[in-house]
Amino acid sequence: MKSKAPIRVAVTGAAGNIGYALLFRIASGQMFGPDQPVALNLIEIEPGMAALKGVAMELDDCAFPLLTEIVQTSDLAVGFKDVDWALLVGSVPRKQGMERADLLGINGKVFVGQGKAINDNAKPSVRVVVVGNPCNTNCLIAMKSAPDIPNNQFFAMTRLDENRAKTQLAQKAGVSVKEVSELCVWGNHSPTMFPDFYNAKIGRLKATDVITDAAWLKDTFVPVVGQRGKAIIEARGASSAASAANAVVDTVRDLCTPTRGDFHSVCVISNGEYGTPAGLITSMPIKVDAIGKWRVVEGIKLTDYAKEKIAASNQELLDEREMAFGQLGLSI
Ligand SMILES: NC(=O)c1ccc[n+]([C@@H]2O[C@H](COP(=O)([O-])OP(=O)(O)OC[C@H]3O[C@@H](n4cnc5c(N)ncnc54)[C@H](O)[C@@H]3O)[C@@H](O)[C@H]2O)c1
Ligand SMILES: O=C(O)C[C@H](O)C(=O)O
Repeated sequence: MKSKAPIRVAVTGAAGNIGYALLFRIASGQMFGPDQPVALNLIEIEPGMAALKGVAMELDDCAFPLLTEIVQTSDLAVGFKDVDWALLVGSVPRKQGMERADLLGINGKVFVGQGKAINDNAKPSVRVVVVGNPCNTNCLIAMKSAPDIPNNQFFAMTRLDENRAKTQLAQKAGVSVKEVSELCVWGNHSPTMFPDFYNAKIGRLKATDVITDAAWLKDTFVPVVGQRGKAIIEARGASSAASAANAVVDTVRDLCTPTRGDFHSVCVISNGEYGTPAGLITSMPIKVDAIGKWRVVEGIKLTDYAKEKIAASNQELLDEREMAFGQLGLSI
């Protein structure tokens, strides 16, 4: 049987912590499936190139049958040449005492250059997933800097937040995490995100019928999910890496696969769905149809409390956009 053409994937920050947890999973077939060859374009800044060489040597030493080529570069035009996917991980992570928004000024300009390089070099069908924080606004900056690539090909990551939220509910209810479904994390990947426990299910029941402690849901669950990244930084002394890489694999795999059953949280371009401000990259529930086209799930009933929380998170995104676009001289 003729083997498939490789999917070419660019990963920025490839020698970083998330990169190290991610690349081996892509090359082993966990992202695109066990019969899909992949080529990896590994992008680093100059000071990261020596470490990147070591990572590439380790990829070689795994003898992955699906890995057809490794490109190592700090040149964005080379790195994004003809890629099908651009996973934008590389950027400075926050340290103890910082909020993700503190990274706006540091990381924002990086995404202008990367957006332009994607626009000029990637396949027109390229799909871009932004992980580097603040990921929603960085994604918006990259999208604005890539005017030839359709807006609906840009995504930022809240799957880690969804996975975290599902585990918190499962542990509270004393059930397996696979019992928890339909849990959308809305808004910004920041402490203002809203994990919508009202619409979540545990088995066939509403989560709120299984976990009847409303105070725990509002006052413990919501902040624990929103502050989980900070808690990991405090515990590990470094930001989440393996769980973040796992969420990248989940995000891309589920964007490539027609959805059967549960929807998932992805930050996408808003067209005003559920009252979200059009033009922002904000997290919503996504399903993928049989021909691979994603859409926002319709018909979810939001409580007044949920609407208030989601509006606050989206207001934070509007503020981030104003600040970042002002600094970078971008127009809305
Ligand atoms: N969205 C999420 O859920 C989520 C989760 C975890 C981490 N993050 C974010 O992911 C980013 C990376 O985290 P990490 O732990 O891998 O950090 P890290 O510091 O370990 O690695 C970052 C790597 O990126 C490289 N880099 C920096 N600027 C670059 C550029 N302009 N082009 C290419 N490479 C560049 C660095 O040399 C480094 O190797 C951080 O911004 C972090 O906050 C997001
Ligand atoms: O919180 C961070 O700064 C890292 C990441 O966004 C996370 O959620 O773990």
